Amino acid sequence: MEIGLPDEQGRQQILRIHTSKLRESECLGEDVDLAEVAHETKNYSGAELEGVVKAAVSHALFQRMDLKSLGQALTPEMLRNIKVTQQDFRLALTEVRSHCLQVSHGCMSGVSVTPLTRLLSVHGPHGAQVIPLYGVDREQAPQFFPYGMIPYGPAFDRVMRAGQAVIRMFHSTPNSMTYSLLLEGDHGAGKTAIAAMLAKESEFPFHKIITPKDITSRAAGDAGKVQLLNKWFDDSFKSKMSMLVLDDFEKLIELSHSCALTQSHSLTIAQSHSLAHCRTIALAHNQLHHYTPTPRFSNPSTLALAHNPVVLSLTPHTHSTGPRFSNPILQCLQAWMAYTPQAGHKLLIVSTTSCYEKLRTYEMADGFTEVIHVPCLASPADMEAVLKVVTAAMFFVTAARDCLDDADAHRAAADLSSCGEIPMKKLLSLIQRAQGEKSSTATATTPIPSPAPSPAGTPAPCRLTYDELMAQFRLSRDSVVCMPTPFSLQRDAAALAAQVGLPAPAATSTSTM
Ligand SMILES: Nc1ncnc2c1ncn2[C@@H]1O[C@H](COP(=O)(O)OP(=O)(O)OP(=O)(O)O)[C@@H](O)[C@H]1O
Repeated sequence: MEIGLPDEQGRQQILRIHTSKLRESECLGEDVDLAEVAHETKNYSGAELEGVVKAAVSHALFQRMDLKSLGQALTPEMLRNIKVTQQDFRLALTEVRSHCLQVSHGCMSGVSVTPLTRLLSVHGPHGAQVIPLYGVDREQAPQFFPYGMIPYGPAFDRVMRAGQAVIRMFHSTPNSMTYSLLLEGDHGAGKTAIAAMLAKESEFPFHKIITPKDITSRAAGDAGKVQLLNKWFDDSFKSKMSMLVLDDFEKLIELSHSCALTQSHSLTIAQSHSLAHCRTIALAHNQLHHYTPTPRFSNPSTLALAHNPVVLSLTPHTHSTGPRFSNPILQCLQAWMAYTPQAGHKLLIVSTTSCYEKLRTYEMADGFTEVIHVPCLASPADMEAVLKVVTAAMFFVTAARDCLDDADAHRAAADLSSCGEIPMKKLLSLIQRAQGEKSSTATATTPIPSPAPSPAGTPAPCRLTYDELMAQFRLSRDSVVCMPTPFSLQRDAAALAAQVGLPAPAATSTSTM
């Protein structure tokens, strides 16, 4: 029979038991609030709570003990001078992870000269944070939004509200359930950041963000990966309310779509058309940016079109071999999405994808309860909000000189939005690049001005300007090569050009923004 993790009241009782000796020997500070500690230790097991008490004691010893007495047995007099306070408990729960020891899971060292040295050997010189095996790693979610979350506008609010409504439902319903949300949108739109934000906000006793790298770095082969996923799902059900974020669903299931070119394509062109035709077409296009299937080549109207370089844009002649994916992993995830947990247990699965259409086509998205679209930044107001906040937050050390001023942010947002939607990631990288460029130029020419904020009202000496940001935008736009199937198009264009006696074509630059 499996004994579940203690609830808040149970944790308080366990803490009371483990602190009873301290209380009896008057070593427990009056400010110690075990109810608060119990509230902060969601999903801690009994052994882990014992570890928290020990870690708090070790903090108190370090803070208040004369280090000369290290190695000696603790006398009642020494103990009387040491009181474990609420601050020691807080430190035990929040200290940096690098000093973490999972006290309850076999890390107890055998060194035990005296009670004091044993404590020190267990908790290290700075004490230790006790991370519950089935609890929340509070540092994980914020890693996915390093500049903080920018609620840039109504589009963002709509997505967050939809997610928050599900979380509220979880808090209010007593029914057990598994609910799966799919956040879909373009690459870099901010899906993972939103999923991580929802996990952080949820206040669920257990949440975990699983990325494809987490799996590939820990398991090999379908069987190993399925086993790992099953373990994480099992862990999540140790808690009454849990959330698992499955980032990049299509990568988790290893989805790829392979297209094979028809083998004799370029030969067919050469054989069925005169060299003059090929040359005309090649010249008209300058670069053979798009692939031309044989049947349309032999059509006179296609040839006429060929003289207009703008119009001719034909589908690559490919032979699709269909989707490839890991069926065992997909089956595993779909089975968990359909799983009804034992009474009182609830699991929220939030997944992200930038390949929703493919998942839908192959009926891989059917298992999700709800799909929410995460849009790219589209309106000038949204972009302006991001430009203003990010330039300030990203470079907080030198905020005054690195921000775009309001007028520049407004102008840049208007111009960027007129070129179409931009994924959040792209806009952030533009700002970063512009800033990087500015810093390197400043370092090369003049010393960087003092980061001290300029007096209110006067323009900062070295602000990021509209021109600098837009220069990066143009650079990124012009250097992006849009090649739907890069290798095949490039190779075949080169092959055709060689056959018609032209130099190999250069790749075409096309805006993707
Ligand atoms: N609202 C936001 N506020 C601040 N930063 C954000 C916001 N949304 C996204 N970001 C940042 O933008 C970058 C890209 O976001 P994220 O990785 O979540 O995109 P994604 O849609 O999951 O991308 P992909 O499809 O490539 O996995 C990250 O650095 C993230 O921190």
